[in-house]
Amino acid sequence: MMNIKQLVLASHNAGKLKELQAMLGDSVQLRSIGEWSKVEPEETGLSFVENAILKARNATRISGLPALADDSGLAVDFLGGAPGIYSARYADGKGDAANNAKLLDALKDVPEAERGAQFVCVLALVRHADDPLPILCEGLWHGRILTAASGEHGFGYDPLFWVPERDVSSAELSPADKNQISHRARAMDLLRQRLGLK
Ligand SMILES: O=P(O)(O)OP(=O)(O)OP(=O)(O)OC[C@H]1O[C@@H](n2cnc3c(O)ncnc32)[C@H](O)[C@@H]1O
Ligand SMILES: [Mg+2]
Repeated sequence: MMNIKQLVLASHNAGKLKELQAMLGDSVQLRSIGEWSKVEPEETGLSFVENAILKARNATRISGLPALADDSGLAVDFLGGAPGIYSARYADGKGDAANNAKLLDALKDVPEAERGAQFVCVLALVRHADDPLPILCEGLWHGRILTAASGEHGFGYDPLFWVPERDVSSAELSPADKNQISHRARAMDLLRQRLGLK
């Protein structure tokens, strides 16, 4: 068990920061690595785990604080798990709207039963840059890809992700509701257990 009051979040994604801070509550303050550096490390790993560790090590090296990283993405069954670890770069770095448009196009004419997908989240926590034992927690969230975008909340692929538990898109969930049931919520639940925060 660790007593951590401050963590640097190894992410430049404001949506993740908001969600993760809400899940952690007041007991741990998350500070964005953006306070130290605008440079994003290249995500060269072949897995969510490798990329999460790589981002966390980079952030702790720069900040001197213990670091939490979130590597996440959307794995679509019909696409053999793509875009997966390449979710952020799916439309060659043109951003969320372009990613979503490309995904809709890739699934054009694919029937509902074959539109299954899961959001994946791996959280990695390292205490220092050479930490030989990063804490790793993962969460999955099963759903389906809609045929058109819907909803204004969340970020990224949320408007395209249909949530079976609620029969709405994940961008139609309130932030509080998404933070109870998402891939990130599941991973964070495990992390809080590991840190003795619950
Ligand atoms: O690497 P950092 O700086 O943390 O920020 P990023 O946005 O590049 O994050 P990833 O490399 O982990 O890529 C995650 C991709 O998956 C998407 N994604 C992850 N979690 C999501 C969620 O809860 N809702 C919608 N899209 C999500 C996100 O929009 C990105 O396209
Ligand atoms: Mg990234």
